[in-house]
Amino acid sequence: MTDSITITPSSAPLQATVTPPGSKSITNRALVCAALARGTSELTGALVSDDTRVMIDSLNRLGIAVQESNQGTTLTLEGAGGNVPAEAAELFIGNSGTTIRFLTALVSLGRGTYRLDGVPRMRERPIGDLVDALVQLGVDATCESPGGCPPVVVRGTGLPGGKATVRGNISSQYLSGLLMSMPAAAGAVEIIIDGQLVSQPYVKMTLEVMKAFGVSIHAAEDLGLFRAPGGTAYEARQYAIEPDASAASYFWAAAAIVGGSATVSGLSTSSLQGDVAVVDLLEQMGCKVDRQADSICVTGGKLRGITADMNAVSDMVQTIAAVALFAEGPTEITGVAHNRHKETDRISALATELRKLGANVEELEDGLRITPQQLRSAVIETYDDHRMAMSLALVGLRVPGVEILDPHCTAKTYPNYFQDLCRAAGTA
Ligand SMILES: O=C(O)C1=C[C@@H](OP(=O)(O)O)[C@@H](O)[C@H](O)C1
Ligand SMILES: C=C(OP(=O)(O)O)C(=O)O
Repeated sequence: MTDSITITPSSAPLQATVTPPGSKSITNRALVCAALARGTSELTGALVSDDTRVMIDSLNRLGIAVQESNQGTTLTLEGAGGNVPAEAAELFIGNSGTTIRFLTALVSLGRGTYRLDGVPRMRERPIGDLVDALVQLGVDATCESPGGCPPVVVRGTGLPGGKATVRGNISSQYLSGLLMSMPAAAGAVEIIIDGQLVSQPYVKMTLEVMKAFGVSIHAAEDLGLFRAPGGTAYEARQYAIEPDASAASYFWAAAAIVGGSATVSGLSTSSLQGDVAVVDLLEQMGCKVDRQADSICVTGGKLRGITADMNAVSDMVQTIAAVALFAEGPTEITGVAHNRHKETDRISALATELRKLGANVEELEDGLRITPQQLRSAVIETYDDHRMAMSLALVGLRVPGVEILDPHCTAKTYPNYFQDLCRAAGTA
């Protein structure tokens, strides 16, 4: 692919039916649970992307071989029953938050020295709260970059167990990592959340995927406390992965922006993925939403600005921001200070790029206030952030001349995004 792509505006209302690739979050959880299981699991509908590649390569290096078939969408692996076969490993995890957080916890079950590192941006994404929690559970773990950032080194002698307090205001992935590995600890583990817990639907997803692999742990209803007895292995199984709801959001938003409708198959309101709630926000903005048992269709309507606390669905901020440019009245998004620690500082990056497109944007500490104005073409920086590229490309479906730089950054979760978007928009 070239270093930039100029989006062709859509000349007619959308009439798209799309099945996005498999969920990143479910693929990487299912891989971890299968890796810790006794027996052979087969995962179908898996995502093939940078974030799942680094998870698969790392599991291979840890001595848990993952076989790939059906162009990588079927993954077969024999779990190690809660052990880590390799006694030493250097893991390169790119810029995958799920992979580094889940595997830092997983390697603490091993007996050996494991080092986890990634791209320069990953060395700026904090993981100290997770490392602190592991230390409280008796693990020798350290961060090598200032501010509690990777590389992480774990010198494992098995995860002893005990009580740990973990902060949840930067990322829920620390807790998800602990939850998936703690059943295999030598002794009982109790985790207490200190303060606010962001991105809560992802923690519920973790508990559901664990349950699907045969492990139910005690979780307080307010997600403030978790307990597992230790010494438990997951059960291997066949497991079907849902399409990615965050990826689906771009097609629903395209219908909101261009008009017409986008149906996403394979998702429903009972999805494990909290991001399906983006359709509720689109509905508040004036779209019509048809929720079926195996699909959700969004039809565009006259758009109005909204006020939304998006703490639980923070990956959807860029999607809603793109739609907000076409609405009547301002849109205020709050509750997403944690978006400053993702692939880039997503609050500051969005403010910069939305202003280039003509919007009036006030940057808040924990969000943005977007006041739409006359839109204009712009060359959009993507900050090596797939969601900057995928969301702001949607603006180009209405505004001629929107050029997206470094479009291949979508490979993090959606390598064929631009082909699928052009097809859906009828501009292929
Ligand atoms: O657990 C997960 O699968 C994820 C949790 C969220 O991160 P935070 O918990 O850091 O907000 C989300 O942004 C990320 O894309 C995937
Ligand atoms: C924040 C994201 O990813 P991660 O934290 O898993 O790197 C994302 O996919 O938007």
